[in-house]
Order: sequence, then structure tokens, then C-alpha cells
Amino acid sequence: MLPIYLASSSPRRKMLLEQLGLPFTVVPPDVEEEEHDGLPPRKLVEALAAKKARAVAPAISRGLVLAADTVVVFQDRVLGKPAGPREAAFMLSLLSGNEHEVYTGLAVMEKPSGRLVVTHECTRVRFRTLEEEEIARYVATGEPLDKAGAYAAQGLGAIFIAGIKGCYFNVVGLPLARLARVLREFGVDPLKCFLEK
Ligand SMILES: Cc1cn([C@H]2C[C@H](O)[C@@H](COP(=O)(O)OP(=O)(O)OP(=O)(O)O)O2)c(=O)[nH]c1=O
Repeated sequence: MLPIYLASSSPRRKMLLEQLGLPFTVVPPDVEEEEHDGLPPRKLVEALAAKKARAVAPAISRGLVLAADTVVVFQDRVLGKPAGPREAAFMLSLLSGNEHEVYTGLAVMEKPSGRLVVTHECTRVRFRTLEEEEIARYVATGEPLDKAGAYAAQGLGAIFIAGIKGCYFNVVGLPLARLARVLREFGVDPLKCFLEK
């Protein structure tokens, strides 16, 4: 099997990939996630995921390089990671009582061929109405600060979620079912791999 490299510094992505039971190595990408105003969210996350894969690829001689990027979209507004507590509280006030989408772009590059597959997954998430005071308390926990849209579905942020339509793992940062499908295109099957261990 081709060695797998996860081009990510996100502990969540590492945890999610571990769930597939495949051996892999983490190689954090060194990229600027600059604004891409005007791009539709699906194109934006795909472009950023591909950029992360391309940043790590030169260091890999043979294998698969995986990368992802996640944003929250509320009424055409793209919410990345908040710049600080004030922006985090503002993002949460937008999401309160409303439905939003979470987009994750996924890029898989094969080395040495350079073949690149880029795709994305979208999940709808509905928040219950939040009180101003609980937004302030949640921001004070520090949890929202390094998360797109200022919440963590896998953490305390779970208490805000009234409903989810689509892939839960996509919200946390890595759409596992979609990833497994892409990996199969490169001859990697997590189930087969598990049974052959
Ligand atoms: C909405 C949501 C986002 N997130 C996280 C996933 C991502 O780590 C982060 C979005 O930022 P990203 O820029 O996608 O990823 P990252 O900078 O953390 O890591 P890297 O680029 O090195 O791969 O938000 C959660 O952990 N839970 C959630 O519920």
C-alpha cells in the first residue's frame, strides 16, 4: 500500500484519520490561508485543500498526500477561524437560531505521478437560539478560537446543535465516507487494510 501523509496541523483531522485504521504520518503544511473573495465556498475550500496538499507534496517522494480545509457559511458569508474573542462572539450570534452550512474541501495527491483528486462535502447544521450570556461563557472557554465558525461540534459546542443534515465528520474537519471513496480510487481500502493486518 502507498504510504499516507496527512498535510495538516489540526489535531481533529489526525484523530479522524486514525479512525480509518490506516497507518499515516503527519506533515504540517506551511501555507497562508488568505481570503479568496468572490469564490463560491465549495471552490474556496477545494482551492485551499489543494494548496495544502501541494505545499507538502515536494517533500514526499512516494505516497498519498491528504489535505483538507473547512469553512462555515451563513447566508453567503464565509466564516473561517475567528480573529479573537469578539469575532467569535459575533459569529456565534449570527449562527444562533439559524441554519448554516459547513464545507470541507478534500485534496488527495499521489506521488510521484502528481495525480490530484479534489472534492468537497457540505453538511447543514441547525443551531438553537443562544443567550448572549452563554455565548460569552462559551467564548471564555477558548474552544471557539481555532475553529471555523467559532464552535466545535465535537466539544462543548455540541450543546448548541439542534440538528445536522449530512456527514457529521465533515463538520469536525474530515469527511470520512468521502475520503474513503477517494482513497479507493488510489487503490487504498480501509476495510481491506484492516482485515489484512
Ligand atoms: C465547525 C468546526 C470546525 N472545526 C475545526 C476543523 C479545522 O481544524 C478548523 C478549520 O480550520 P482549517 O483551516 O480547515 O484547518 P486548520 O488550520 O485547523 O488545520 P490545517 O490547515 O493544518 O489542516 O475548524 C472543528 O474542529 N469543529 C467544528 O465543529
